[in-house]
Order: sequence, then structure tokens, then C-alpha cells
Amino acid sequence: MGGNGKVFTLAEVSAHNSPKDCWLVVEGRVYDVTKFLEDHPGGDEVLLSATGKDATDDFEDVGHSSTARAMMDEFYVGDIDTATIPTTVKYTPPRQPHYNQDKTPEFIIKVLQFLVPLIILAVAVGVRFYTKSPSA
Ligand code: HEM
Repeated sequence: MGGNGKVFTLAEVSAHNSPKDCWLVVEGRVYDVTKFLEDHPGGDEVLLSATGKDATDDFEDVGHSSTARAMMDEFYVGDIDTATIPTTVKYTPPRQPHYNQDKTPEFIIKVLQFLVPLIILAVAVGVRFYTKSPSA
């Protein structure tokens, strides 16, 4: 147990991102899981990679049991100043233009893959037709 009503910024929490000092943010609360790293059934690497951000989604995605949730109290050190957490809305836009930019050339390449053989065939037939007719 702990906490004592302390409120941390994400920058403060992010400083604790090593195997010797590891803090996590889950559902608005800050947890010091340093002593739990070795015992975490999901391994220490997932916990370390969940530092420096709001790890709520990662935590929820695993579908942790009520036993796991009950254990969290032991590691609770305070709350996060939610204003310092970037919202997911801010994360989404940069990904979408990148995704679309990739799609456009892909589409053009597919059209060209279909058209180029047809053009070559048409030219070959044209040349054949042109070179054959004077000799006939
Ligand atoms: C204080 C925070 C955490 C505690 C106390 C905790 C505790 C546990 C416990 C007890 C389990 C065993 C399965 C269960 O009872 O649900 C588990 C599994 C697991 N946890 Fe956590 N966990 C925490 C945070 C996280 C975070 C932030 C992540 C993801 C980045 C994570 C990823 C996993 C994974 C991948 C498993 C393995 C699931 C499986 O093999 O089926 N955990 N955790």
C-alpha cells in the first residue's frame, strides 16, 4: 500500500523505466513494480516496455484476473496527473496519412502490372502487322 495522495506527471513517471526502477501507469494510478518484475507471470520485458506511457490498454488487453488486480494495491505509489498524458486521439492521426500514402503507389503499381504487358502485346502486334504488310 502507499500513495499518500501523491500526484505525478507522466514525465516524472517516465524517468522510472529501468529494471532497477520501474513505474507503470494503469487506470490513472501509478505503480512501482520494480520488486515485481521478476515475479510477473507475463515477464519483465512487457512491464518495461509499458513504462513512459499510459499502460491501461496494454493491461486490459491481457485480460488480467481479479487476483492480478488485487495484487496491484501493493505497488500503488500515487496518481497520475491525467493532463500530462497524451490522449489516444493525438496518436491516431499521424498513423493514417502514412497508411494512405503507402496505399496510393501500391494501387498504381497494380494497375501498371496489368497494363504494361497489354501495351507490349499491342506494340508487338502493331510492329508485326506493319512489317508484314509491305512484303505481302
Ligand atoms: C501492477 C501491474 C500488473 C500486475 C500486478 C500484473 C499481474 C499479472 C498476473 C498475476 C498475471 C497472471 C495471469 C492473471 O492472473 O491474470 C499476469 C499475466 C500477464 N501480464 Fe501482467 N500484471 C501487471 C501489469 C501488466 C502490464 C502493464 C502488461 C502489459 C504490458 C502485462 C502483461 C501480462 C502478460 C502478457 C501476461 C501473461 C498472460 C498469459 O500468459 O496468459 N501485465 N500479470
